[in-house]
Amino acid sequence: MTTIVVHPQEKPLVGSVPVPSDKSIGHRALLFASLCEGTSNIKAFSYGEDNVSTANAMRAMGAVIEDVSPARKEGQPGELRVTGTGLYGLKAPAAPLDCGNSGTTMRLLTGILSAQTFASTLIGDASLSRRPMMRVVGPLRSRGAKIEGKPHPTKAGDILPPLQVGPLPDGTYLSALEYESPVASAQIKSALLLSGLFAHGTTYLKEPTLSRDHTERMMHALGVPLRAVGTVVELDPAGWNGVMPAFEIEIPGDASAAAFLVVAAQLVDGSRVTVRGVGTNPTRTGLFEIARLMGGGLEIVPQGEQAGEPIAEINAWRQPLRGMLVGGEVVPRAIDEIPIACALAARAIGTTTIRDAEELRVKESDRIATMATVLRAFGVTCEELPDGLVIEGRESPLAPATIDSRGDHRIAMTAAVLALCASGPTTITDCDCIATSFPRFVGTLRALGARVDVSPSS
Ligand SMILES: O=C(O)C1=C[C@@H](OP(=O)(O)O)[C@@H](O)[C@H](O)C1
Ligand SMILES: C=C(OP(=O)(O)O)C(=O)O
Repeated sequence: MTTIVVHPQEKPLVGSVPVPSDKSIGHRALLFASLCEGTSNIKAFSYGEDNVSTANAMRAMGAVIEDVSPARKEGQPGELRVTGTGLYGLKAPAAPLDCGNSGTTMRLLTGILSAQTFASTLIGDASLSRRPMMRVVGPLRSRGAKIEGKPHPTKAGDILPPLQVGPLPDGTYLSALEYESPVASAQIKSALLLSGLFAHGTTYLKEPTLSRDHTERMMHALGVPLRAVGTVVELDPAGWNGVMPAFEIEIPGDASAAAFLVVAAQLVDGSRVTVRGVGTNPTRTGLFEIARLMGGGLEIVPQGEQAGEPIAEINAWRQPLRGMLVGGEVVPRAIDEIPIACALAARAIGTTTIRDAEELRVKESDRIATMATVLRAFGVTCEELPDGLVIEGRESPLAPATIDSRGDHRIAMTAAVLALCASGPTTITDCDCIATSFPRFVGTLRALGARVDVSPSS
């Protein structure tokens, strides 16, 4: 297991760096390219492990996915050529599909697999095997899908992986679905929309506030008969020929990865960091808005569109931060960035209260409980709420800490950023997980001037 040691940052972080391509868009590019007719090209594929899990699953069902980049080096992005099976051409996988650590892979695949006339099994690592699946299984069952899982030990009625999906009897189809989701979740929305591609009848969905809309954008670009208005989306396949054409995509940079660098710049005096080519879809920019509202130095310079998504260069620098209330509709737009928002709060003047974030309890770790432990280890006073945290900002240097990431990439990277403000070296254990979303995280921090040691895996 890799351990990293982050040293106190005695000089400003300075530089202009790229980030890996967007993990959410990467999953969707792979899924859609695999279901398209013909050969698609996916440029700037990140090789983050979560995306690799999706690629392996689609390969196991007949998609041909090859890296065609000239002489790609380990850890570098690649260019993929994907020959799809067409919507109705997937074949039964010979073995369980391993989704690794990736909730998005498992939930989106469940949507696709629930409409197939072959049976499949979805498995995941220890963390994914603790994550609730009824949120997608319930509405999919109500449209006729057959899905079984392991009973949840504490949440009656919920189920955990492994999931046994299908088969749908030959000649039968998923039916129409009208579903109002109790949570703003792009995984639920996307799983149901993907199942809707195969259904006989309309898929009508509503969510409480808008979650990331990459699936809708990509479906729209591929000619899927979909209408999205605010928090309502409707897919009516009547009269559609079910053909999605092959496409070319260059995946924009991941705003969720950029968030760690933007916050690092906010925490270290004199810093000036530029992150290039970042996707700035408004359903993903919650953290940048929070940083700005806290007083942070931040500038988003639009650079047009890539793959139907806005992209920008982000400049970030340190300015005094003040505590604030974070809650409501911004939370789903910053859902994976709440841990790093806690790092901003830890260095802001006054109290920051985070509410409406109960979803964090069912991510790769219970991110509310884990962040409370991390903040306390750095000497930051905080209180855990059922749906968030109350954090007292601390101006004096943080206490050097020893942190167990609990196998959660967002926690490991948040701890590394907080460690820049500590009075001595901080040790973070169980850091292999960083590769699920940001394989070159340590190299990128070093490029900005941070001192980070990596001890080899044992
Ligand atoms: O659809 C997606 O790509 C994702 C949706 C979010 O999950 P929820 O839909 O569970 O909020 C997010 O936390 C995850 O990292 C990626
Ligand atoms: C929650 C995350 O991903 P997933 O749900 O796909 O595991 C994340 O990347 O922070």
